[in-house]
Amino acid sequence: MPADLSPIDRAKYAASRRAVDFVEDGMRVGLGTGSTAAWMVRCLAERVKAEGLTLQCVPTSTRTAELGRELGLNIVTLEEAGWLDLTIDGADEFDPELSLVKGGGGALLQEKIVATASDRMIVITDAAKEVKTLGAFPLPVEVIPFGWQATRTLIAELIGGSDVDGHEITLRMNGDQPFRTDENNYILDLHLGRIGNPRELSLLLNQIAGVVENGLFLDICDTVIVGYGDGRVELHDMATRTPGTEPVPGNVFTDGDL
Ligand SMILES: O=C[C@H](O)[C@H](O)[C@H](O)COP(=O)(O)O
Repeated sequence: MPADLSPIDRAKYAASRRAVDFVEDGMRVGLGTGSTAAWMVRCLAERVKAEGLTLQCVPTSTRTAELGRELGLNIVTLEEAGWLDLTIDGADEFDPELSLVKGGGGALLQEKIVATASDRMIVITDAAKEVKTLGAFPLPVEVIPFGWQATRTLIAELIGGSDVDGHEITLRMNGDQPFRTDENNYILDLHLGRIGNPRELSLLLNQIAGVVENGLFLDICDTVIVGYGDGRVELHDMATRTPGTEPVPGNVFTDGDL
C-alpha cells in the first residue's frame, strides 16, 4: 500500500487492490469513474505492467479514459470490445441486496451502459457507503437540457414533492453553470432521504420524457468489496445470499474466503 494515505484512501486502495485480483489475462474490463475507481485503475495498471496482461479496457467517462491512457492501459470503446467480462466501479450507496445509488460524479449513464454490458459487476467501496435503505445520498437523474424545468416538475409530481423552492430536486451546478455530463446532459439530484421502493421509482423515472437515466443500479451488481483503513477487505457476494433478506452469517466473507 502506498505510504502516507488517509484512512479513507487506504480503504479505497484495499478494496481496489482486491478487486483487480479478479481480472484475468485476455479479459475485456469496464473501468468505473470516481475517486475509488481511480485507485482501481492505478492498481490494474500496476498488474498489467508487472504481469504483462493483455486486456481491453472500456472506460465509463473521459476522466477515466485519460487516467487509463496515462497509465498505459489499452483503452477501447464499448463498440470495439462488444461485450465485457467484468466491470469494476465505485458507488455512492449500497444496500443488503447490493442495489446501488451511483452518479455522484455524474457518470451514471455510461456506467450503467457499461455495467449492464458486462458478465459481472464488482463494486469497490468503503464501509461508510453501506446503508439499510437507499436514499440518504441524493439520487442523480440525468436529463436532457431541453425543457429540463418541465422534466423537473414531472419528477416532483412523481415523488410527491414540490420543486418550487428547489429543496427536493436540485440542478447540479459546476460553478455558476449547470454541470454537463459526458453526453452533454444535465443532472437533477433528488433529495429523498429514503427510497421505499427503488424498483418502482426507477421504472417510473425512466418513463418521464426528458429523463435519460437514473442512478439506481438494481440487479446489476454481483459483488461488493468493502475496504477498511487497516487494509482489510470484506466481500459481499450476491450469489451466496437470497435477494430481499438481510445478510446472514456466512454470507459476508473476509478476504481469502472467495
Ligand atoms: O458518477 C460517479 C460514480 O457513480 C462514482 O462511482 C460514485 O459517485 C462513487 O465515487 P467515489 O468513489 O469518488 O466516492
